[in-house]
Amino acid sequence: MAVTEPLLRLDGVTVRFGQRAALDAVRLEVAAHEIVCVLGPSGSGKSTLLRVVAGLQRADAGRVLLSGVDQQGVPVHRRGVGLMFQDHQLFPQRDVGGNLAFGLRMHGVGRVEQQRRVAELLELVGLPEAQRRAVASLSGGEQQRVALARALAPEPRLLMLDEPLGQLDRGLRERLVMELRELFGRLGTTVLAVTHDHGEAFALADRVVVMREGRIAQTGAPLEVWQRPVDEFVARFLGFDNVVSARVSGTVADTVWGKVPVPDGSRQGERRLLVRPAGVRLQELSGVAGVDGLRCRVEGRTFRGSRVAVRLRPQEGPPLEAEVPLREVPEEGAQVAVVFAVDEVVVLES
Ligand SMILES: Nc1ncnc2c1ncn2[C@@H]1O[C@H](COP(=O)(O)OP(=O)(O)OP(=O)(O)O)[C@@H](O)[C@H]1O
Repeated sequence: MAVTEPLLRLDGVTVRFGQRAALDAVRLEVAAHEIVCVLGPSGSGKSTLLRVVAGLQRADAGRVLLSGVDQQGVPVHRRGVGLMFQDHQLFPQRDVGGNLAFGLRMHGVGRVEQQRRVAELLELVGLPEAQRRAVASLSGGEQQRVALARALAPEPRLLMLDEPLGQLDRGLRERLVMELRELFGRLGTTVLAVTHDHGEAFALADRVVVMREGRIAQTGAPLEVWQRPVDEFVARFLGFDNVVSARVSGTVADTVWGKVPVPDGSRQGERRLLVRPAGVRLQELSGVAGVDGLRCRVEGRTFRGSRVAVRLRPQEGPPLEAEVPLREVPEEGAQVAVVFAVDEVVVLES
């Protein structure tokens, strides 16, 4: 039995605050060594999910199981979970080593062993020289690493991170996310993390969970969710706004933007349709009559590194965003014709 049992299982967990369900009959399994990132808009229940697993929040219904054991009545410190929250609450009056040793002492680790573990943990998070440094003298990123080392110190079977890199600047976050993934992989740590940042979730996770109003809207491998958002909510949450009503028949959809090709096997009938910006292809008009495609006016351009998000206004229907390589960017105000690439078209499920 122990072989097939996931490390964490939420079995219909509901948490209510007054009339409102912050979690609504949530079912979720996390396998040992898996890194799962929970995404969702503010108020969708992400933190409540972590809190109920940690034992900081009581469930009104359902069960939380760790390695198959119901955690009802098990206090926080006996669950074997590590927590790292955004305001990482290091003890400012202790030095780095003192911060790490504290948790170990609480777990009854002897003094010599504490020293060994502290050195090992600092090595692990890339701060081998930091043991005697005052917490206040560390940069934001260094403090984050110390907080991580502290959460890892008691060797939790499940590490839970709530916006672990929330306050750091983007460059540092991107670097740390890669380091974290590598570190967790090496240690075989099982991780349940909450983040606002899609990029962070997609870089860190083996699997993402998108929440909406206390329920799981979609779960899957990052690429799968990115490529095939199930519905308009998930699509828009991921930042895809080219969504339109369509009547799908065979491999063609009729929309206000004209006919759009859809992949073989797409759901048929009245649907919502997503065209990812990479699938909105601009054609040269160059004054020649007879160019096919949807006529649009270029309304705006946002530079994103080597690619540009071009905002287009068709004669009819909602605006469109196209993703265009730098050297193909049209002028603002230009007239262009748009065709759609089938690979980037998704017929949404609901
Ligand atoms: N202690 C509480 N008392 C009353 N309502 C609460 C409490 N904690 C959370 N809530 C409500 O439960 C819902 C879910 O909150 P939660 O903090 O889990 O969301 P979240 O997805 O983590 O949001 P954010 O991204 O803003 O941190 C929200 O509507 C919130 O207002």
